[in-house]
Amino acid sequence: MCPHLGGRGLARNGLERGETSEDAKMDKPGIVITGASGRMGRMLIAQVLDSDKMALVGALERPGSEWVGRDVGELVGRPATGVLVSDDPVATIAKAQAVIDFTTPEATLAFAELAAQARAVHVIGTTGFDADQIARLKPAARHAPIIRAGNMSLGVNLLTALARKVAAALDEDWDIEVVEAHHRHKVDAPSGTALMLGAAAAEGRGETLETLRTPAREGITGARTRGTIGFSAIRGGDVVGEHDLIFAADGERVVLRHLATDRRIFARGALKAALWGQDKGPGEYDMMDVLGL
Ligand SMILES: NC(=O)C1=CN([C@@H]2O[C@H](COP(=O)(O)OP(=O)(O)OC[C@H]3O[C@@H](n4cnc5c(N)ncnc54)[C@H](O)[C@@H]3O)[C@@H](O)[C@H]2O)C=CC1
Ligand SMILES: O=C(O)C1=N[C@H](C(=O)O)C[C@H](O)C1
Repeated sequence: MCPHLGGRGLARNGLERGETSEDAKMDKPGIVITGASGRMGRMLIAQVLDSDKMALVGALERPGSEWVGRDVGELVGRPATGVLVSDDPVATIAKAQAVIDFTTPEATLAFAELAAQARAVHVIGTTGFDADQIARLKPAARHAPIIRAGNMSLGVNLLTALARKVAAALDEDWDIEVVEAHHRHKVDAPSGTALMLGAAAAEGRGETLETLRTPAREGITGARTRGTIGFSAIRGGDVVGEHDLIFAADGERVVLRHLATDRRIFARGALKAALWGQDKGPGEYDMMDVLGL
């Protein structure tokens, strides 16, 4: 099936009086936001509403959410838009040219199937997937583009490119550790970003993270195994996201650091990915592809 047809049409923000969503699809790519009332969902809705390059055509929440049936404008402290939060992913995603999804791994797997059926670009910000769940995204990517990244910000993706280079330049006398901090509500660890940085460092050494990753430490762990990559996670307060990739040798340390202070950076990246994906064929992509890094 041709990826350039199907769901990839055009739409406009909100509906004009007497206009159907089909009429509105003439101008800009139509975006569906999942996890609409979440921390990221609200950021994304606000940015799509503010964009003149895309139109919000749907918003999804889990069944039972108090937000189902309410206007998305209310979610972001704005006037009514005509777009209501829905708990019907089948009908909502059928209208999309792109689905921007920051929810949970199981919800994302279900959305991936529907986005593939609609031939819509699926931008996945969700983290916390296990290897089996990542493998289960593959069938959907045969029908439409999936753009997935543990961190959608420009800064972290630049740092990831740098991590690969630094790891390639430093030998195993330099121990690699990733330390990350996030707000008290975060449910997965290590963070998606920590895993991105760890994977890039492993690649720089010509290995995979699966091979080099050391299990979380607790109790009498024994001394560090040379060449491994370790992860530590801090959870507390309202920390948006902080990551240190540490290269530690005898007598010196190199620390690559990213500090996020505003979730808008992630939403900005996700919108960019949704637009970038519009003329791409089926397959799995990441933010490094979007940013050309
Ligand atoms: N890749 C990136 O740049 C970033 C990724 N994230 C990731 O995004 C995810 C969400 O983060 P937050 O917004 O902070 O979490 P959150 O808990 O505030 O929001 C998640 C939302 O998804 C909704 N949801 C759950 N199941 C659903 C379903 N079946 N259908 C529709 N909605 C459903 C929840 O009700 C909730 O409103 C996490 O995995 C987080 O790690 C967060 C920030 C940046
Ligand atoms: O859950 C979050 O908040 C964040 N999650 C992503 C991750 O797991 O790395 C990105 C960012 O750090 C915020």
